[in-house]
Amino acid sequence: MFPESTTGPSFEDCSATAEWLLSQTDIRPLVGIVCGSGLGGLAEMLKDQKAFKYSNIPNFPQSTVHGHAGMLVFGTLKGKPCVCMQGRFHLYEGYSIQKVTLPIRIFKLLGVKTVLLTNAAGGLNPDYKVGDIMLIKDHINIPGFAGNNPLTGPNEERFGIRFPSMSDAYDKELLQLAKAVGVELGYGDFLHEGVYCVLGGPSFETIAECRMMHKLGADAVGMSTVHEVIVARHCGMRVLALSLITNQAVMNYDSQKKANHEEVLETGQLRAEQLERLVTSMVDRIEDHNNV
Ligand SMILES: O=P(O)(O)O[C@@H]1C[C@H](O)[C@@H](CO)O1
Ligand SMILES: Nc1nc2[nH]cnc2c(=O)[nH]1
Repeated sequence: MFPESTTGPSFEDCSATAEWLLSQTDIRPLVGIVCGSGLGGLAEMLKDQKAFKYSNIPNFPQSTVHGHAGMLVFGTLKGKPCVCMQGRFHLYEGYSIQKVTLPIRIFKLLGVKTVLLTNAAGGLNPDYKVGDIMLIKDHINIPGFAGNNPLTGPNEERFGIRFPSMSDAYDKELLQLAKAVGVELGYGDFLHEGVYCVLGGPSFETIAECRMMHKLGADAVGMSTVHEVIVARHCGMRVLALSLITNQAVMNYDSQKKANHEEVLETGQLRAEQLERLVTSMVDRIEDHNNV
């Protein structure tokens, strides 16, 4: 038997939530978007909006973090039906990892084929500057090393297999397309492809931890996204994820700098428009098919 804390919301709970949402709107989303800290403006880009407060959606958790509005917005982007989470859930808010990733399973049941995830992250790669965008090509799942994986517990075969691969987590075609679109938009000078490392938060990392993650091959560090990617891949949706480098991780004992959430939100505002353009152009150009 699995303990209650590792079972998470049931397939029936997820279906009930999806059915409730589908009964409230005619939009049948093919693309699901998750907005990172301070990046919720993306949701404003959707046309013909139908928006739901998280508190009004059955079985949905609540957003508790500044910069995460707590609205699920349906609408169209460049004519394509989309659903957008204006605010995500994090482990440090006290939710189980299964609850944190519940909306991704709802996306699947709504008919979403492709998930676009954004986050705010600290730059570990010394070549990265504040305001750069990193297309995520791979991840390091530190909570996962210690057994905190969203697929822990009985496997729900209706979503996916017991042991999904993660070597193909980040869709290569979408990555190529995002690079091409980024260059077309003139973002070449501040666009990278790199490895994202997730930690539990909410404390920012120590200097020794930043040095360790960089040595392990990580280019940026954050507190989200990876759990969502694992769940999205488990149920066969394609994934593109990108980090806005909102601050440089402190790597040097002589530095007076300290990571802080205000800087994260400020950088989000500075780059919001460019990020919105990149995501909108991607939505316009992606083809809708599964990639299991
Ligand atoms: O939701 P994301 O990953 O964008 O949020 C990051 C991680 C923390 O929640 C917060 C720290 O400032 O930003
Ligand atoms: N863990 C972590 N998350 C972030 N989110 C935005 N910046 C950072 C950072 O420096 N560290």
